[in-house]
Amino acid sequence: MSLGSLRPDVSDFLSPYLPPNNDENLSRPSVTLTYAQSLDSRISKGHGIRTTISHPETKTMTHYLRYHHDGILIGSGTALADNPGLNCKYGGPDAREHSPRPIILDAKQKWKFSGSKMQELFLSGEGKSPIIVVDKEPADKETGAEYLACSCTDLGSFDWDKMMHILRTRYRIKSVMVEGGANVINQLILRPDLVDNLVITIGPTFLGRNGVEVSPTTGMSLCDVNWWRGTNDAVLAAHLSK
Ligand SMILES: NC(=O)C1=CN([C@@H]2O[C@H](COP(=O)(O)OP(=O)(O)OC[C@H]3O[C@@H](n4cnc5c(N)ncnc54)[C@H](OP(=O)(O)O)[C@@H]3O)[C@@H](O)[C@H]2O)C=CC1
Ligand SMILES: Nc1nc(O)c(N)c(N[C@@H]2O[C@H](COP(=O)(O)O)[C@@H](O)[C@H]2O)n1
Repeated sequence: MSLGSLRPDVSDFLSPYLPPNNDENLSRPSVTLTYAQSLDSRISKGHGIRTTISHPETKTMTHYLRYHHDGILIGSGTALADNPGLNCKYGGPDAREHSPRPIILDAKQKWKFSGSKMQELFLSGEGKSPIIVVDKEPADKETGAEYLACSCTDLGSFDWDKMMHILRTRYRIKSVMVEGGANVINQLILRPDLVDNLVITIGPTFLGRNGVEVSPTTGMSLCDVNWWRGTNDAVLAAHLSK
């Protein structure tokens, strides 16, 4: 996919919701939760189906966000369904340098770096190598990938704070954007202590009951809400209420 140019008002709109430039917080990175959803709160047509929701101009906005983050986190469900690149295509000659480091939550090691789009981009110098978050360090490690062992047999009790702390201290990742999927979003949307910024694209489509739904187990209200209107999509930027 080649990107369109960034709409001129987007950088002003997003600036209050970007990670700080000189964040020396050592306990964890700044975290942005960002994804695209349909009007019926679905992020894909069904499990395992890569689905385009964003208009090209809001996809460019996503790459602008990637440009401003050190890491990009997804769950294994997304890695397996989408075979995503997760690199940055915004910024012309600076894009490569600004590609975030992929972080894949893959407790049971279902996803393979080998043969993936991420590996292709890494080998061509257009993307970074991934950090794979696993339950236990594997005996057979894939070349080019790094492993972060973080006990995650029970996702309900996963220690997000510990993982974020390791990303900040061991890998020097100061900012992480979380793109999904639903399992990961539904966990983090209930963590105002961990999520600093929320940027949600809403596309003018219904994906139906078979779609992968974002709906956390309890309610959560937002504050500092702002909206941007594009050609087709609306984008909500906000903070989770503490
Ligand atoms: N429209 C959009 O913006 C986006 C859409 N998507 C879509 O979302 C769908 C995938 O969503 P979904 O199926 O919910 O999958 P997820 O990407 O949320 O991945 C879920 C898996 O990630 C692992 N995982 C999640 N949380 C943790 C944790 N705390 N600790 C360790 N491992 C964890 C688990 O793997 P394990 O089972 O191995 O333990 C879990 O089964 C795809 O269809 C994709 O296209 C995804 C991103 C953005
Ligand atoms: N912003 C946005 N809009 C959509 O419509 C989407 N489906 C997604 N999906 C996310 O982007 C990843 C794909 O990234 P690459 O283009 O391959 O780099 C996908 O895995 C989701 O995380 N995002």
